[in-house]
Amino acid sequence: MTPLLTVENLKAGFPTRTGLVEAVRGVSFTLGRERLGIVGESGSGKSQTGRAIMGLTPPHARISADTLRFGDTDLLALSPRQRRRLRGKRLAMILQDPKYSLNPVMTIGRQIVETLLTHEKLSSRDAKAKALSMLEAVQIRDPERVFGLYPHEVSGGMGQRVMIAMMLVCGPELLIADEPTSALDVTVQLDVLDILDRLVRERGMGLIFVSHDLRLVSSFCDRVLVMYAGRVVEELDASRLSEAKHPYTQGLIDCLPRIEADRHPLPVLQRRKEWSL
Ligand SMILES: Nc1ncnc2c1ncn2[C@@H]1O[C@H](COP(=O)(O)OP(=O)(O)OP(=O)(O)O)[C@@H](O)[C@H]1O
Repeated sequence: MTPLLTVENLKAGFPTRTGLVEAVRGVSFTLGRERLGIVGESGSGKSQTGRAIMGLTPPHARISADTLRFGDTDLLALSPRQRRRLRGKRLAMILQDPKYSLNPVMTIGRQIVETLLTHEKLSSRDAKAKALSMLEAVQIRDPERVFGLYPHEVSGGMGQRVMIAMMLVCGPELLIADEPTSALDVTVQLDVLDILDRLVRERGMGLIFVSHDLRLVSSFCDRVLVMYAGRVVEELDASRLSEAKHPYTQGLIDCLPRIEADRHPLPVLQRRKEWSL
């Protein structure tokens, strides 16, 4: 079966006054309808890998790959416009701080309605009803009130749920979530992970979950890519971290107390409430 995403020898560089900064060097992996974690220290190239796949690098960035395919689509052969269209529908990315992704001068409800209307022909009343049900689906308890708020009026956790609601509108096949929970407190973090988990299980979405937190990634994801200095130094099944061979990965694991006994420190995967997206 064709993988959802095929990445071979992906490189991302940034020309600077002092020379080319090689942020991503020869990254290769495939992704099915599963959760793939990308872990590594700050500056290791995790975000730029995600951005290069999404086509969200700045115009001066030098992006190349032997293969960068989404299903059967060669992403590097698409025009910026085609890439944008794909992003609005079949590919999506959520970032650590939702405030950077939401329009600050438009209410949350209006933003969801506008996104809906670019995908579906709906009356404004039906669009509003659907937007409210999207907010409910991401466990926002008071959707009518949140509908009328501006992004700066909601908390980080609420903003992240709103971003996921907007993404549900598009129903992407692939989501790249870049540190989506690192600014959130633990209970809100669990809710967001729970929602992402359901998207993978119930909608068959592929998820790339970028984080510096190996403990979180190994609990939540099926497979883990470990990045160091722009390269993938190790690819592991999340349940087999103890088989890591690279000294950098081994060092990360040494920092995790009781990794084997504590395989699922987050109860998220057991908290499967019976609701559908
Ligand atoms: N526009 C840019 N110009 C020059 N260098 C850049 C640019 N954007 C990123 N880089 C460099 O690319 C490297 C990888 O950055 P990236 O953001 O992917 O790291 P990261 O692993 O996601 O780190 P963090 O966890 O801190 O977000 C870093 O050395 C960074 O300084």
